[in-house]
Order: sequence, then structure tokens, then C-alpha cells
Amino acid sequence: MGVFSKPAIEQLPLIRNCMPFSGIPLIDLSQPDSKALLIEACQEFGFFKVINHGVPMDLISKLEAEAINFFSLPLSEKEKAGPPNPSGYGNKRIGSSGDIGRVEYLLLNPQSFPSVFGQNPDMFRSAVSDYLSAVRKMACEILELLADGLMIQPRNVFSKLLMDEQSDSVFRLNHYPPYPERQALSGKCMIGFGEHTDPQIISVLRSNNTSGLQISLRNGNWISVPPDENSFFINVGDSLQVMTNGRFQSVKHRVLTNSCKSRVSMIYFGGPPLSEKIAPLPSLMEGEESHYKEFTWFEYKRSAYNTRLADNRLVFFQKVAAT
Ligand SMILES: C=C1C[C@]23C[C@@]1(O)CC[C@H]2[C@@]12CC[C@H](O)[C@@](C)(C(=O)O1)[C@H]2[C@@H]3C(=O)O
Ligand SMILES: O=C(O)CCC(=O)C(=O)O
Ligand SMILES: [Fe+2]
Repeated sequence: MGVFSKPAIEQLPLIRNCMPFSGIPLIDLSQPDSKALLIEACQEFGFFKVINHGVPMDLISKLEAEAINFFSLPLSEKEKAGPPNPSGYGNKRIGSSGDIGRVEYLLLNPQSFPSVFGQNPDMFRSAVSDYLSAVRKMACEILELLADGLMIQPRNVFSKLLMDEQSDSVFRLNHYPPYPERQALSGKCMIGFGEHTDPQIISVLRSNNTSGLQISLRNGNWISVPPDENSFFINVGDSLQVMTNGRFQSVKHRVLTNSCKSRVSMIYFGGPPLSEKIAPLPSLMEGEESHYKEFTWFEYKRSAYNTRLADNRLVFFQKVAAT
């Protein structure tokens, strides 16, 4: 992969940061009241933080150490694992429509790892695989609680899509180096990962203790999410928005760079099989019209991957309301 030209990245706007927000919904998975809180969080924010999640800390630390090792390699070594389509190393360019950010990353398809992979590919592969099994289990538990909360049966309507052998899930490791020079001078931040919603059903994000993640509230205000390396953050994705006929809404989020510390994040994007029809669940539709045209995950993904990060990808699949 070629070196990204300096002027293009320098043209990224500087953004004024905001105060960390203390009102992010907190779900304790060990508590019996978590169902109702989960539903409220998905309706109000499309985003929440999870504690008592059951993912062993040693799996998280092992993978984080592998990721740090990889990102510490010389660029020429990392580029041997590129480009990131569909799996591999990427640097500054996000997707194929011209988006850029202050980030380097590994995009991994859990089913097919790139063959060139840092210094000890087998250790890396097994750290990713152990982590993903535990995180997918937690994601399924959350989706089953959501089905219970919505009073949908069977309770695995969402989770079975992630458990399917053909599930089209993605895993991403992001590294945001610190950018002290311009930021320190201006007190503003640069875009690490531009604003977007995630197209899949659910995303499970874990980061180290470096800030940067922001979400957009329903009123359009951006708020900073205080980092917490011991917890997970969950995003409602576009597909879950459609399956709930808009009752839950996918959350717009972005990452700003931190002026003095590296941020390392790991995100599991739980997606359905490519052939799966994505449509509102009939049991949620009593007396309601579907807000969406019919489409498969393959059709949505193909369309989404041709859009820019900040685009509203669902707009092409929305039914125009009759007047
Ligand atoms: C600009 C893009 C990058 C993206 C594909 C897209 O065309 C629009 C969606 C982007 C996104 C956001 C969530 C995940 O990070 C991702 C892997 C995904 O499934 O959709 C990325 C895509 C990417 O980086 O290739
Ligand atoms: O790196 C992060 O913290 C979030 C990145 C993100 O939203 C994504 O990769 O889709
Ligand atoms: Fe995202």
C-alpha cells in the first residue's frame, strides 16, 4: 500500500472536543432488571455500556498484547498483511470511497485470516479466535434478553443469525496513534474514524483506557464516551434497526484522536448470513406497516460498502411514507 499523501490527511478538520458524558446507559448483565434497561437503552441511545459481561479478562489482555505487538512493527512488515479487502491491514484509508482518518487497523473475517500476520501468526489467530468465541456468546446473551424484552419468540430470533455457520461477521482492531503537535496548539482534535453507523446487527466494542469515542444523541449533539477498559460498549446496527421496524435505532458514532495517548480498540460486528432477508419481525408489526423495502444482507452490504462513512445507508431501503 502506498504512503498516504500528507496534504490529504492534513486537510481533515480539527474538531473541538466535549466533556465526557456521565449518562451513558449502564447494563449489569448479572442483574435481573437488565432486560427493561436494555430495551430503554436501545430505544433512547442505540448504545450502552455492559459490565459483569462474563468475558475473561485474560482473553482481552492477550489479544490486546498481540495487537500492540503487531501495530509496533515497521510499516513495511504491517503492509505485508494488507490491503484490507476483505481482510488485512489498512492505514488511514477507510473503505473504498475516499474516507480517511488518523487510524491504522486490521480487518478480519473470522472465517478467513490473512496468511501473513505479524511475527507469530498462530498465536495471533488463536488469541482472536478465543476472544471472538467469548464476545459472540455475550452478544448472543444480550440479543436474547432484547428478544425477551420485546416479547418476541423464539428468543434466539436475533442471536441465531450470529451463531449461524454462515454468519457474515467482521472483526476489527484499530490503533489510533496520539497526535500531539497540532492538537496541543489548538486544543482541538482530529478525526480518527469519521462519523457513521455500523451496518450489521450489533457491534461489541472494547478499548484501552484512552478516550476518543463519541456518540451522537437523538438531538444531534455529540457526547464523549468515557473509556473503560474493563467494560464493553454495544452499538445497535442498521440491521437491528430494520428488524425492529425502527423501534431501536442504529447509533451514529465517531472517534477523535487523543493528543497524548494511543487508543487501541477491538470491535466485533455481528452480522447475519449473506442470504438472510432483513425485514421487520412480524410479531413487532401488529397494526404497523414496514418502514423498509425487502432486502437481503448481501444486497444491503453491497450497497453500504459503496457509500461514504457518513452517508445514511438505510435511506435507499426506506419506504416513502404515503401522504
Ligand atoms: C466507508 C466505508 C467503510 C465501511 C464500508 C463503508 O463503505 C461504509 C461502512 C463502513 C463500515 C463501518 C463499520 C465497520 O467498521 C465496517 C468494517 C463495516 O462493516 O462498515 C466499515 C467498512 C470498512 O471499513 O470497510
Ligand atoms: O475504534 C473505535 O473505537 C470505534 C471504531 C468504529 O466505530 C468502527 O470501526 O466501526
Ligand atoms: Fe463503528
